[in-house]
Amino acid sequence: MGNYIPPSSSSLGSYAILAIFQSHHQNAKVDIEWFSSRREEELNKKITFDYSGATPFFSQHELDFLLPQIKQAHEMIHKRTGPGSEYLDWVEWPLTYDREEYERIKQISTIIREQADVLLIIGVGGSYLGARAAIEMLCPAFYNQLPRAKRNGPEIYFIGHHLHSDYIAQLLEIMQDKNVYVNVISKSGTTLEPALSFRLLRDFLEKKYGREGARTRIIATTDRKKGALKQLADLEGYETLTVPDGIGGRYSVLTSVGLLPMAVTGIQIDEVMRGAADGVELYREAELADNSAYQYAALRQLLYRKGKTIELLASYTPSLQYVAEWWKQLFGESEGKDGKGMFPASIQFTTELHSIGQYVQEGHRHLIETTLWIEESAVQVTIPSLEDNLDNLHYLSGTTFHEINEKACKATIQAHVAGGVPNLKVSIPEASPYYFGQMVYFFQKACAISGYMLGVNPFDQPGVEVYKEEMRNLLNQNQTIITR
Ligand SMILES: O=P(O)(O)OC[C@H]1O[C@](O)(CO)[C@@H](O)[C@@H]1O
Repeated sequence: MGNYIPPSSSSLGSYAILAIFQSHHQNAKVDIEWFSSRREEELNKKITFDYSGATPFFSQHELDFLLPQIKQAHEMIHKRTGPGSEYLDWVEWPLTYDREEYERIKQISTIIREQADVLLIIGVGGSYLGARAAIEMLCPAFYNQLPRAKRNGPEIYFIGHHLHSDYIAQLLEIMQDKNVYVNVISKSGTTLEPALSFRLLRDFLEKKYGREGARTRIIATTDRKKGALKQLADLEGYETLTVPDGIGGRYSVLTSVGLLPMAVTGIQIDEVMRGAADGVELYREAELADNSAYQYAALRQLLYRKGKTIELLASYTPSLQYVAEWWKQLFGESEGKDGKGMFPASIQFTTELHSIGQYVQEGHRHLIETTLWIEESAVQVTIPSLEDNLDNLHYLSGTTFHEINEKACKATIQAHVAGGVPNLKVSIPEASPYYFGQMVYFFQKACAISGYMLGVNPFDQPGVEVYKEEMRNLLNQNQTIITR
């Protein structure tokens, strides 16, 4: 698979590695040629945005009217003049990230890959969705079930993103005989779900390995200076990684928050960052015509203003399920405020064409569909030719599943557009770390532009505090009852 490097194979993942190949391999010239043609291909084959499925729903002059707003949103980001501008460090981050910390991520991930049977990732929202999105998109589908020799790292499990006791108990149960490492990720250090899970896991690790053994198996990714987790980590002497001050949780996937878990599974983080760095340049242009991320932002805003209040992110591969979850948080927390914002939802095709597809085709017309399509599949599975034709499917013999999926995507877009659902299509050339990085940046930039065009602060989430406050009140009442 292009994205996932099995333990025994080598790959030209970065310029640095290329240099090593140049000096050590007789056939370096071939490698250089391979790399430059790969680079050329990448620069030609970028993520594409196609809005032909939306053009029946608006006139050109409506888009033209938005041009000044797009320019203004662009300046608010690049000159840092908009609300929430203290959280704009993600804009240049793929170029400016802390190299020292990045090297530590690689060192820590190497230790975990060598020592651990299992890495538990504790976090919620932006503190786990990006890592999970990358792992599900880029690692083999049944990663945890693969024999160790075929995996490039330990098994990975997520915890701290809900409060369901059966899941927690059953996860601890399968940890009993394994060598367990924990990466606890929380920017604030006070979010209840991950904090409670970490309390449980600390207890589990200390009982299993003693306090010292537990200490060497915990990596805390948190604020540089403040918060309960930071204090605890300093006190116990845990290895710590940083969530940068100027980057909010839902924009943090390209920091240690996402990169350590990715690196532990063998995903080439150099490639992720290279893709994101290309994204910075590709989506830096102020002109709408030259910037597909801005086109996506502008089109969603235009359609929202015409009554399309729900956006469905539709994918045709199960491995994008958590990309959709990450995207939902990105757009939902950024735009859903002040009584405004499109509701971001996700839909899994072709599966849901046989359930909720009915609604999309003929239900209330407040939907837009954004198709997230991966152009190449890593493995080809061909429909076999059988002697009998009892299923009447002989006409498809020799066709690949990917080819049929492509037809399904095309047919669905045509049907839904005809049914009154505007379609926007984001195509990713392949499911590789490079394009994962570029895709993350595409959506982050589009989200910030779209949020400013909507007239909200895309970098705060005051609404989330309301639930937290109610929860604190209830738990404190509970404490009073218990202590009485
Ligand atoms: O990293 P933290 O501070 O635990 O926050 C996790 C998530 O919780 C939220 O604050 C919402 O509760 C998100 O914005 C954030 O991504």
